[in-house]
Amino acid sequence: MATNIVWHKHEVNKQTRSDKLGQKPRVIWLTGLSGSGKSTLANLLEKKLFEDGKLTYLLDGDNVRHGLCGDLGFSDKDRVENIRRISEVAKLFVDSGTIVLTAFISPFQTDRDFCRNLLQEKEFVEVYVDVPLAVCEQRDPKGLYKKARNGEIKDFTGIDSTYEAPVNPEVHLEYKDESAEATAERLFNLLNEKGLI
Ligand SMILES: Nc1ncnc2c1ncn2[C@@H]1O[C@H](COP(=O)(O)OS(=O)(=O)O)[C@@H](OP(=O)(O)O)[C@H]1O
Ligand SMILES: Nc1ncnc2c1ncn2[C@@H]1O[C@H](COP(=O)(O)OP(=O)(O)O)[C@@H](O)[C@H]1O
Repeated sequence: MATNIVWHKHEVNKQTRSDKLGQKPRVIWLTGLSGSGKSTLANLLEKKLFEDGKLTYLLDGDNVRHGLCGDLGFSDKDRVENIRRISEVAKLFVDSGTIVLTAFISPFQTDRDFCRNLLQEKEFVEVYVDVPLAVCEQRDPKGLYKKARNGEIKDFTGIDSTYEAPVNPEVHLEYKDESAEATAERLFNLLNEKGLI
């Protein structure tokens, strides 16, 4: 723990940057099982926001685990640290005026709340990508469920590691048998209707 450190206030700050960009920075936090569609939907949503002239940044589980969180595995303790680091990074991006999208399983409510509590009111938008385990397992885009079922991977979310569904998310994106594009459109409309983007 560092001591004897002070916080510096800068004249160019979140407000001045947001004003310049003409947008309200925030974190759109997608949570759900592996294969629920977090990355696909975040990617489609980011494309739409970016095309609408917004400055965006997508933090994605697999990508972040190649760098910033490359030293972490999938024990509960490592997942907590993973989400803690990502939350702090997301906060810095919000401070830069950016609209951040995140695509992490983020299985624990307290960790999602940790990010919420780092930010100001309305800056954290929790989106529950609610897809039944059976559908995720059927999709199995990376073949990981198969490996988890035959014991090649331990601590796999939904199989032998806990997923806590959000208690009170801003958006509950319920499963429908439809294309990813249609679900992304539904998500965009829900966010819009609720004034969250
Ligand atoms: N044991 C285990 N459990 C869950 N997921 C696993 C595991 N091992 C590897 N993977 C791959 O890692 C991706 C999840 O990383 P996250 O950083 O999102 O996980 S977490 O939020 O820290 O729980 C996850 O990506 P998504 O499928 O995009 O969710 C998997 O591809
Ligand atoms: N309606 C849908 N929404 C999102 N993904 C879908 C949908 N229907 C099928 N898919 C497919 O499901 C898979 C979801 O994988 P991915 O986006 O990597 O999920 P996650 O990031 O949650 O692990 C992709 O192969 C995607 O094409």
